[in-house]
Amino acid sequence: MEDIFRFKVNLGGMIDILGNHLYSSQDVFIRELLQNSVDAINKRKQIEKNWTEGKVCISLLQGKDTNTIVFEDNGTGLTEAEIHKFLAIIGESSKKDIMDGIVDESYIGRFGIGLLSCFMVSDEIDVVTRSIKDNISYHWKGKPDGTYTLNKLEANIEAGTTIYLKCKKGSEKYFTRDKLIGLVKYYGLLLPVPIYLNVDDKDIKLNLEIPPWDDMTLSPQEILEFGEDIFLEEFLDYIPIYSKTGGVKGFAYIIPHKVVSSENRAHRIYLKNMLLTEKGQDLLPNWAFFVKCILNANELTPTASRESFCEDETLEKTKEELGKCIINYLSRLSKIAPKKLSYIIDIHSLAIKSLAVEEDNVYKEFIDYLTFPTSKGNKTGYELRTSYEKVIYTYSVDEFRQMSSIFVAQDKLLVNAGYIYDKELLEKMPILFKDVSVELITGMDLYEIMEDVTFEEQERAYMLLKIANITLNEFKCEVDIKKFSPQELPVLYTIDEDAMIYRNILKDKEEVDNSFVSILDGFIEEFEDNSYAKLYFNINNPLINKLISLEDKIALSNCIKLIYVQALLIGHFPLRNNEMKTLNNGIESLIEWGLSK
Ligand SMILES: Nc1ncnc2c1ncn2[C@@H]1O[C@H](COP(=O)(O)OP(=O)(O)OP(=O)(O)O)[C@@H](O)[C@H]1O
Repeated sequence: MEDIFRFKVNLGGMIDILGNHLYSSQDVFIRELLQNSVDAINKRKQIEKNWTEGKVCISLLQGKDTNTIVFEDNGTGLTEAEIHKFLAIIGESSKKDIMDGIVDESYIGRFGIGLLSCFMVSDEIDVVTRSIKDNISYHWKGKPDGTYTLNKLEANIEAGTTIYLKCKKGSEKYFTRDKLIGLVKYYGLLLPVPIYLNVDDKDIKLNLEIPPWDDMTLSPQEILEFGEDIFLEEFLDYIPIYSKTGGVKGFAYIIPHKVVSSENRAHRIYLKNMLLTEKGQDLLPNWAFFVKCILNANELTPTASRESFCEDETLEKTKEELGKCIINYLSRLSKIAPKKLSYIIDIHSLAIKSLAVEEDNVYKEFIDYLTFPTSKGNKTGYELRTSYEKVIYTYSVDEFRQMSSIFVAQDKLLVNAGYIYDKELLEKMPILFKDVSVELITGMDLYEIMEDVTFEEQERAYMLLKIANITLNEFKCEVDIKKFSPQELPVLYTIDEDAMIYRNILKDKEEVDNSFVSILDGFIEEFEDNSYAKLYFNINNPLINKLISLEDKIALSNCIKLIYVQALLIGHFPLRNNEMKTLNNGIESLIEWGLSK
């Protein structure tokens, strides 16, 4: 017959796994103690139907050599048999049936390992307990080497459990009053049982007991302030959140500044009113990056570390329902407070655009409020879909810059869909709205619309070109003269990739602090020689013909500078300092000229 042996557990190894690999911080021993006390009190409530006296009292005993945390509850307590079974067998829990793995959902604990976390901060766990089922009190002492002692106590104590943790060397920081207050509030703020800390013989209550979403006495302002206290920042508004799946309730607070969509979310998530994580990312859809949530889930399954949820179908469905709460709130705002909605959308347009690309209903709700850059300034989706027969767009910012002057001259609208999500949003427009058509303009070669001038015309424009080349050299811009349509367009500004990089470096150099200037100088040298933009004069244009005939060279140079800056503005190029100065000087001289008339 084969010999049968039993597995043995090395408790030291288990504690190392818990402390260094499973839990992200030793802080969690407080969470585990709170959770056990609340579970024991809940269990007592289930047994003694009219009993409502449940409470947790914590105190810190300051000894000569070391401090001790005392954690007391008046829950069910443990009988001798339960002590041997639940305290001494790792993985055994009174909250689940180990044979069939069925977990009693009314409790927070389930794995039967939480108490071990106390060994991270203490070399022994002392438990004094008396069960509501009998009158005998016990003192259990567990050690990290896997041994324990159990003694019957003579004294007759109240039903419940008191745990004593003596500070282990290196864990002193947990055994101070402030740290204790901080941790109990952090994990237990919403627990439905009063939690007191005894300070100088007075009990101070550390938690709220009723979560704010269940507290009907709170005003909207108080709800907003609750979020602001938790996250230490101001918010624009809050959205009540509820999902049947997962049993989730809470608030989503609207962040009052732009956030990067890839930024990690930091939602504060509670499970059965016990803090699970303040870095929660898995309970809300990715697009909800413009809100910070504080939520409690009663029916989701935690991982063993109790720091996130198990990825399962319920979690997915919950996520969907929570996303819908946010959408519903925004669409209600569009009806009752459209100005407020525009303001929120303006700040978070990127988030909303990414959402609208994905979801048709979001698109329909919000497209009218989203804005798009165009050759005629920013236009809302509503203006685009209702005021133009055909919405013409480019999908690169550079092409838009090159082409917008042609559209401006013809008084036509060109949408710059070169920024993230705009192209997809425009392309979706005719799919979701009848009577709207959109047209993409790509690779339009500007040189194709230009014709060479005759030799005589070249001769006639000689002085204009000469003065323009000298004048615009400081802006790294060369000039030429061509014929092109529309004739209303006096000049066309074109810039190739190298010249654009060069221009951006010069612009950046004006904006960064000194330490980076030398780095940028290195790049400038690389591009300096060949990075000229080009300004084409249109000989068909009446203004250019007047300039050709202008004999006053100073006036001519000033006009050229202004035309150059205007071409940049029409192309939506950010102006460099010297260009801005040129614009200002030009406007001033025009005003002076006008006044002197
Ligand atoms: N304060 C307490 N009052 C009564 N019973 C307790 C108390 N603390 C612990 N126990 C008993 O000890 C068992 C083991 O506790 P432990 O914290 O290790 O695991 P758990 O709470 O069952 O699950 P989890 O690992 O998810 O926390 C509990 O199931 C419970 O039966």
